Amino acid sequence: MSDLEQLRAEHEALIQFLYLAPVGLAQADLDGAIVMMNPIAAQLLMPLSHDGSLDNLFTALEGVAPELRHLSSRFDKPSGKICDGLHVHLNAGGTGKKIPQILAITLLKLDGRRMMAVIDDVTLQVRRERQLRQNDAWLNAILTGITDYALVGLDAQGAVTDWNPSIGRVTGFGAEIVGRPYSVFYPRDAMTPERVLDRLHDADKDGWSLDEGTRARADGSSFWGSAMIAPLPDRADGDGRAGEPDGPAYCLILRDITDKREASECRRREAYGDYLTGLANRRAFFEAAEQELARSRFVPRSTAVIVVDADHFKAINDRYGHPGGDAVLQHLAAILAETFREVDTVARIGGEEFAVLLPSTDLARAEMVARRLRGVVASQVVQFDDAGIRYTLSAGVACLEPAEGPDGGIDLLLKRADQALYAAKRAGRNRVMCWRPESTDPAPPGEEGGKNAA
Ligand SMILES: Nc1nc2c(ncn2[C@@H]2O[C@H](COP(=O)(O)OP(=O)(O)OP(=O)(O)O)[C@@H](O)[C@H]2O)c(=O)[nH]1
Repeated sequence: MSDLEQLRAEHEALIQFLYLAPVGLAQADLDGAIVMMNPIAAQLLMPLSHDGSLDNLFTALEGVAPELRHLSSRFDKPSGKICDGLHVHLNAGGTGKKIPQILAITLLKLDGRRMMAVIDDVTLQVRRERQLRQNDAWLNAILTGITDYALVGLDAQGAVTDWNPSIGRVTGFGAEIVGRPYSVFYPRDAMTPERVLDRLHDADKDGWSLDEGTRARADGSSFWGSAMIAPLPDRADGDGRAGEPDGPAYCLILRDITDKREASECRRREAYGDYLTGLANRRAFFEAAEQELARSRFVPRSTAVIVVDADHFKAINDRYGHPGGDAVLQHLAAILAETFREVDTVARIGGEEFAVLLPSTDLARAEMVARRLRGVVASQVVQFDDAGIRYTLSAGVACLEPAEGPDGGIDLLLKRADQALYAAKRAGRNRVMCWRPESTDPAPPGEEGGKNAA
């Protein structure tokens, strides 16, 4: 075989490998322009394309993984892994699947001109891993030296049934907490009455329910704790005679694990944090939404979403440079974090797009908070270098009412909020608009200032 034939055969084999590989492979130049890709890559990336074309990897993934372009431009080695198995959450509806699809993306810089993207659908694998992680947490809760724990009895509604010294030792609360819901051990705004019941349902369904986070003591101070709830085998039936409190139906084990906080926060930040703003990332948002809507099957309630988008953000980038734009995003993120409750999930879900999930919240309340947020942002100035940057935001608000059931899922909710946001942009920006079922167009803007109101 001549050298040329040899080369052709090798090239043929390479093309075949590319086409038959069980994962998506896309070769691109360093600006993301796609040179070639195999059918799986096309199939996985096509739902992300806005106009049916797939020319650029970064553009295709901008809405769901804005950090890719950033990671790639910052990668200064001649070759190597730019990112390894980065999880990207897609909306469920776009793909026709019932659960949000998750892609794992590995970007390899091949040389000074080319890179290769390896794209895999890891939706089911991630679900299984999540289940395993929960099992691990449960085992840890049992096996690690339990020295400082409070043992709390709860009735069928989650109210504390009695007091014992372990409760006093860990939380400082006295017998006055008997009859109060166990959310008394959580910071204000970290629980809703519906969520109190959710945990009990989870415990019934899975045999236990465990969460980790900030807990409150009687004196107002806080600690990092885990709270495991398990149903009791000989549980009370919840219909105690008048005047007599029910006996415990669940057992809550509250542990002070302050010394483990750093490790567990760090793990969480890595997987669920947005690298630029420190808020939750897209993945965290979709997981929280999926969980909230699944739970609202048991305890029906309204769930609201607010989608927030900085106005004329491209112009801010153009005028102050990308770092100036980043400073604005960080400023907006800080205001968002201050505005919402601990029980809400505040996330950056795209480049300059943020979303907030508000459990147990109706449209009127979500609208009120969004309007407050708009006002705060419009009144502030971001200091960047020697400049003061003013900016505004537009917001779209939508709600799933209990009567609708959770079936439309987070996709429907986000779609409604996006439509309202789009209408707010069209109406001149710097305003809040709500999606309402009676009209295809969201409601008029109310008292908001127009485009130029500060
Ligand atoms: N600084 C910075 N810019 C980003 C980031 N992610 C996306 N962008 C930029 O955000 C801009 C979004 O602009 P557009 O979607 O055109 O919207 P806009 O200019 O805000 O206009 P309206 O939304 O219609 O008010 C683009 O220029 C993106 O490059 C980021 O992480 N940092």
